[in-house]
Amino acid sequence: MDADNRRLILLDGKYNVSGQPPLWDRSSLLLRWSRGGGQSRWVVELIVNVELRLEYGQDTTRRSLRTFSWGGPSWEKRVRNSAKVRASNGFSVLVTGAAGFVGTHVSAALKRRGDGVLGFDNFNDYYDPSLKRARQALLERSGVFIVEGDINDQALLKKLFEVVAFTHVMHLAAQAGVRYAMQNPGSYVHSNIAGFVSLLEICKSANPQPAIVWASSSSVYGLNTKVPFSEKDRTDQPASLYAATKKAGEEIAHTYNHIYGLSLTGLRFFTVYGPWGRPDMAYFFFTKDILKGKSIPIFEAANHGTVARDFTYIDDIVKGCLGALDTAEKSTGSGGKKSGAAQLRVFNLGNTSPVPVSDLVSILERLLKVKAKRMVMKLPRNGDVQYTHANISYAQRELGYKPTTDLQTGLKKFVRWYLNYYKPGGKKSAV
Ligand SMILES: O=C(O)[C@H]1O[C@H](OP(=O)(O)OP(=O)(O)OC[C@H]2O[C@@H](n3ccc(=O)[nH]c3=O)[C@H](O)[C@@H]2O)[C@H](O)[C@@H](O)[C@@H]1O
Repeated sequence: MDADNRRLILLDGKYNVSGQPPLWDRSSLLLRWSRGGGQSRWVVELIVNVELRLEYGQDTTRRSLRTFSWGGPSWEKRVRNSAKVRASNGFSVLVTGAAGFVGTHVSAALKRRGDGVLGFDNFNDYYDPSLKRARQALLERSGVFIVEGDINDQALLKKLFEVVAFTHVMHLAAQAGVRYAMQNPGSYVHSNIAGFVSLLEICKSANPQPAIVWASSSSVYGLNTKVPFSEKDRTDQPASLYAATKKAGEEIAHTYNHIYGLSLTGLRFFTVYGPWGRPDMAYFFFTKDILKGKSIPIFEAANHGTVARDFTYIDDIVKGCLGALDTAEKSTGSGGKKSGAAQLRVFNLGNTSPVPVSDLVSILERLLKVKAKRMVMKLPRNGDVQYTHANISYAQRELGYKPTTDLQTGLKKFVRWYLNYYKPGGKKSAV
């Protein structure tokens, strides 16, 4: 192209992408003597260097841009103290997602029995971070320190393994929720795939390598219609991106077990509920909205088909998690190299008795002594499946897992906690 015909492109000086530096950062302005068409003149040339960034591992919300401060002698001391084992033959466990619902309960239970526990959490704002801070305060009182950081931060994870020789990792940090995946798909890839790989990379290089127990999900059964769901059933038809990222995690676990000899146990949780639960889950926001007199959407399948869940109480899940840690064999690798076959397991942790969502609402009505404004709606096509039901015989055999809490009993405990926590001056009850 003749120099004279070049177009000068001007960009709006304010234009940039999600907090990244301006696109023309590396662009250049050239002043050049040009000849052509019988004329000679000075030409001003702006060469715009545009990069198109498609970062699939990147959570595009504000929270991924947060930075955390860590390090220093007093920080290391807190890390070491928290992870210190007090019981003979106790473990030293790194719990990721420790300010989350399951993470808080598991951390508290491990600490109670004398294991060393170091928490890890990024305190993101997927739901009210003040609830996470209240859980953190609770753990703090029992001697569990939560390091603030993202599992994608390899420098921080590496540092933690330099300070403490963790025997186990209980990996519960994740982007949860089935329906939110339609709104923010990137956050699922960021936490459940990129974050998991980041953690496994550090674990495989650690010396000694820890054994890892991590949270998968009942949602991996997706469109499977064979009930109850057994670990042998197909899991290649996820109905949501959330489910797909959890299934991807199971395949990634296989790879790290196969190549590096990491001992890995995945736990497929079935709709876990209870005190200190997650406000994005139906039982939680139904309670809130019933009390406010707001109508609640109750999903039903085609032809008035029942939508039901195998709701599982948190204390039962905690026992399953501890059972998985206690039966986890050592990883076999060292320095990033495998030296023999290592354990690889996946278990259902459910309750084995599915309850229709409308029955869940009836129980809440009785406990709250308030009539719900029910708004029956067709199950939206955004990732929800109609029915879940766990076959737990494998977990029963291998982990001694035996759930004992029915939905009525568990919701009673939840409601008691909820009313206490949200009353003026509440927020301090124990786990
Ligand atoms: O078992 C699991 O693997 C999953 O359990 C829950 O997912 P879900 O069972 O969808 O839990 P809720 O969002 O609390 O929904 C419970 C039931 O209420 C129904 N629902 C939900 C929301 C609503 O507005 N109305 C309604 O009827 C859902 O269809 C579902 O049947 C968790 O949110 C996931 O993180 C977890 O991985």
